[in-house]
Amino acid sequence: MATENKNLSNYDKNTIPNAKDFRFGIVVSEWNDTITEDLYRGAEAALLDCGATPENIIRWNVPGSFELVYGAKKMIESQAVDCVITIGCVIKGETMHFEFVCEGVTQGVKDLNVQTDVPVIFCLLTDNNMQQSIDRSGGKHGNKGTEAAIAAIKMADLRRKA
Ligand SMILES: Nc1c(NC[C@H](O)[C@H](O)[C@H](O)CO)[nH]c(=O)[nH]c1=O
Ligand SMILES: CC(=O)[C@@H](O)COP(=O)(O)O
Repeated sequence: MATENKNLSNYDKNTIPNAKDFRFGIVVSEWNDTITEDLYRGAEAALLDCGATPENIIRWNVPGSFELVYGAKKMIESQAVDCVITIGCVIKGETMHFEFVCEGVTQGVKDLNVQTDVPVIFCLLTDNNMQQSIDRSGGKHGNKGTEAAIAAIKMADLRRKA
């Protein structure tokens, strides 16, 4: 199902574990910060709405999306978190750099999920233009940060039960 057929902000609290006992790390890229701030706000609001406490949400910034992997790794190593959300927005430019950044973050986040015991949520917009990013960070398609927060709660709960 494409994003255009699924609002990213929709969730049913009755199907989501209470997040009050979980500690979340959120690593936020500063590139395209008007977008990543909206993604962060969506994630933070959803975590709090589902019971998380402000002191259990630890935010770190990194320069760009490529640095999200390192930031998440260090967050896992030092902050005793139950889940990490990586937030970035990569927008296609003139060159192949877009493809390499997106692939690097994708593989890096996947590797952290395989190599560490802490789930890492992939909240990376990989868009062709700014309008697509606006549409997915609180616009007509909802907020991918909200979606990521719900995934984070569910994965923290799975980890605790596993
Ligand atoms: N063009 C975008 C970037 N580029 C920067 C890289 O992520 C990285 O910070 C740099 O290559 C230094 O290692 N980052 C984004 O997050 N979004 C972009 O559109
Ligand atoms: C994803 C990027 O790094 C990209 O925005 C950089 O733009 P360009 O490919 O025009 O250098």
